[in-house]
Amino acid sequence: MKSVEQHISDLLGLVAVAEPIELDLLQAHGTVLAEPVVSPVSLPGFDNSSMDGYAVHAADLAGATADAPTRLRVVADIPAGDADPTAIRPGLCARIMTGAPMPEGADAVVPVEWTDGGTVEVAIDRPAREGAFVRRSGEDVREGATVLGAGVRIGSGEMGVLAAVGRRTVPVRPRPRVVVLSTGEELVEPGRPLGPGQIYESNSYMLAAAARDEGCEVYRHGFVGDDPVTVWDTLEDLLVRADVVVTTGGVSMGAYDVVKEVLSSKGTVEFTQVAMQPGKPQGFGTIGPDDTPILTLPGNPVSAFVSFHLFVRPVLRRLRGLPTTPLPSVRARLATPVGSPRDRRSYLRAVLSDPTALDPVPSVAPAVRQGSHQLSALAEANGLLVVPEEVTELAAGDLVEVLVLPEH
Ligand SMILES: Nc1nc2c(c(=O)[nH]1)N[C@H]1C(S)=C(S)[C@@H](COP(=O)(O)OP(=O)(O)OC[C@H]3O[C@@H](n4cnc5c(N)ncnc54)[C@H](O)[C@@H]3O)O[C@H]1N2
Ligand code: MOO
Ligand SMILES: [Mg+2]
Repeated sequence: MKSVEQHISDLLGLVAVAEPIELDLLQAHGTVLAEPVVSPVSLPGFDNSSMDGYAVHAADLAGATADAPTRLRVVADIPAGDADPTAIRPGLCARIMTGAPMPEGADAVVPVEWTDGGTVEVAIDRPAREGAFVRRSGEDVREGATVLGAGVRIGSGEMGVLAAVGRRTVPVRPRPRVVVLSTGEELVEPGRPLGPGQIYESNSYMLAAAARDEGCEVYRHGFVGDDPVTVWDTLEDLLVRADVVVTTGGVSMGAYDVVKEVLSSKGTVEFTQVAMQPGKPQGFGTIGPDDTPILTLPGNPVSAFVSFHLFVRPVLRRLRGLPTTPLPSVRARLATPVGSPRDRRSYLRAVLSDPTALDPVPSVAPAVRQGSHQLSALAEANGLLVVPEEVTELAAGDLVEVLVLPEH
């Protein structure tokens, strides 16, 4: 059997980082910058007030006290957005608002709380330090400075920075278009009546959500039955929408394991067994005229879920221009004993007490139901407890490795 690491490395060989496109700022949310962004402006763009108050000459207030406030004539009113504020000569001041440009001459701002709030003349009850409450041009970002590097994912913080430096569009890696297709004669669309021997189709919904969480555009085709011609025709039709195809089901040893049957005969998809539990039967390769990458995941829902986080995620991240590092892992103390098959690495669904707490060591509780068909533990699991290949038993209190699942 193949190792998990070898399989990931084989999969990454199928894909390269996508060519950049220019996207409108808001559309670029969750995508990755293809080039560094250089600011064409300084931030702040001009000296401005950080308080609602009075723009003054600090030297005028040297003797100001609560008992003997200094009185200054107010000669201007400067709101934010004022294009040409009146210059202020010594002995005079201007009312000024937060974000308004500092008038020429003034070198400090006194917050309104330290004054009587006068609009013709103002009494100020304490001295001001030169530069007090003045936000200096360029103190945050200098014109020409690189504000974000290539490879940065655009989240809300980055979005704010990009807009603040005036970007309307940005060069990013396009969201990978992922086509999700389930196979199985027994499957029924949720919402329809179930017949004998039938089950609701859940894998394509789960994988569509997971791929969306990974910043992809998803086309969920739903499912097809176990008919080879239908499976191939459907896949061919879907290729036009796909940068990656993900299928589930039909890859094991069964007489009707149709994905394996159909794709093996094309010779471009390899079926293999990975030394893990769940997720042992896997297939990968390319199909169609453009050699579109395809990952064929096992049909058991838990196997498909684990396969997504271990195998599909790095492929999507490579396309997106992100590092393909595995899920982050933490050491945790095992709450209850677990068993695991020899020679296969187990990934048990588990609840980690606090994935960010390093000290004290977080505790990890493996779900009670660990069967590949037992979906119920997936919803609350925030970690995958790793039991190494050579280990068959772990006791409560043992220190174990847990992969931290992204919010899902
Ligand atoms: N003789 C052997 N049998 C099996 C082996 C093996 O090594 N020898 N491996 C087992 C393992 S491990 C897995 S995992 C599964 C993989 O099965 P397939 O990928 O072929 O998937 P199916 O046979 O189509 O379905 C398996 C199981 O999952 C349910 N399923 C499938 N698709 C969906 C879906 N979209 N939504 C919900 N549930 C789904 C399906 O009803 C089956 O119960 O093979 C084992 N067998
Ligand atoms: O290896 Mo299968 O993927 O047990 O469930
Ligand atoms: Mg099967």
